[in-house]
Amino acid sequence: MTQSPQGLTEFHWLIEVLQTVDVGILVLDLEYRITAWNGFMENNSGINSTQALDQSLFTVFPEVSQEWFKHKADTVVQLRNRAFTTWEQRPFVFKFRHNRPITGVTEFMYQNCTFIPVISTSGEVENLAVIVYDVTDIATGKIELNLVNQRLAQLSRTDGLTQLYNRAYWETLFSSEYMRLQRQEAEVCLIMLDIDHFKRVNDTYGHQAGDDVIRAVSKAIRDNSRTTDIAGRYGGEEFALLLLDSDAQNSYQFAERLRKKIAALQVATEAGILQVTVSLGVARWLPQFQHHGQWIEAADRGLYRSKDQGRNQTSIEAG
Ligand SMILES: Nc1nc2c(ncn2[C@@H]2O[C@H](COP(=O)(O)OP(=O)(O)OP(=O)(O)O)[C@@H](O)[C@H]2O)c(=O)[nH]1
Repeated sequence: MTQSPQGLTEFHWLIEVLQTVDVGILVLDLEYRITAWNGFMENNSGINSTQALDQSLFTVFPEVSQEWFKHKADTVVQLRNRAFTTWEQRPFVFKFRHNRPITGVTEFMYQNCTFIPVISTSGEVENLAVIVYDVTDIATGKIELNLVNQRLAQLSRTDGLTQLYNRAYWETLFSSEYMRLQRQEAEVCLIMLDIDHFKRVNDTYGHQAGDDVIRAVSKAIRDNSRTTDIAGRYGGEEFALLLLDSDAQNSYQFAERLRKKIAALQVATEAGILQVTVSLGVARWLPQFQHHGQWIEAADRGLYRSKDQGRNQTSIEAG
């Protein structure tokens, strides 16, 4: 370890250990001048210790926030207590490149740091030591795990064919919205939508073309709804859409607009361009519903009426 004149010159073996240990050791005086640092700091910064000694920390490491560092260091010196900083609070204090294969997560070494007041023989705090731990492996492992978990959570909520919410997740959102309405009434409408004569599409043009149609209808639902609307694939060719802050009349108009957009779609499939229609049922939330299933039944009744009356239409179910 390179050191100031008053340093630990007697302890060659100790110096050797400090010099080669796989953590960074940096000692500063109370003016933030570097009085000692070890091989880890030298190797990772690429700065020779003779160039760094007696220099201001902030000159040698301009990336270190002066305000933040001084606040941290002053507290340590005044309270004579250790302080810590973790990679989760601040990914790094010193901007060192890590030497791992490319992680895709970061170019830089994640660090945990400990700040230690160094008390002299006279009992005064005359120096501050900073110990730097390379925690890149732990940090990247945790970040990657979080990303995978987020992806898994998203996959478990999403229908693979349509990218809409799957039925299970849609029902979770639907029932929590229903519970919210028990506490706080609002104009919220449920639309159930089903592709007309879809079996024929499959039977005539094949399952693959059927899938293309389902995807196109889903995209139309996504493209035409608001971000606050909650759209899910409820069954094979049946969709559920919850419109927040929308009364029956507005919801009916929305449903009709969507119906016309879908009827106008030219769906490109292996079997050629296909056109389909949909039938819809609209039911607004009513305080007299006993449970959320009744709301779905109401929208379904509207949907069946649309089917019975010739399909390609929207029916409002009053209650
Ligand atoms: N291609 C494809 N077909 C599906 C999928 N899920 C369900 N189906 C088919 O969708 C069809 C639904 O048919 P039915 O419930 O009889 O209804 P329909 O033919 O649409 O008739 P109506 O609803 O009365 O207009 C069935 O043939 C299912 O096999 C899917 O993911 N892909």
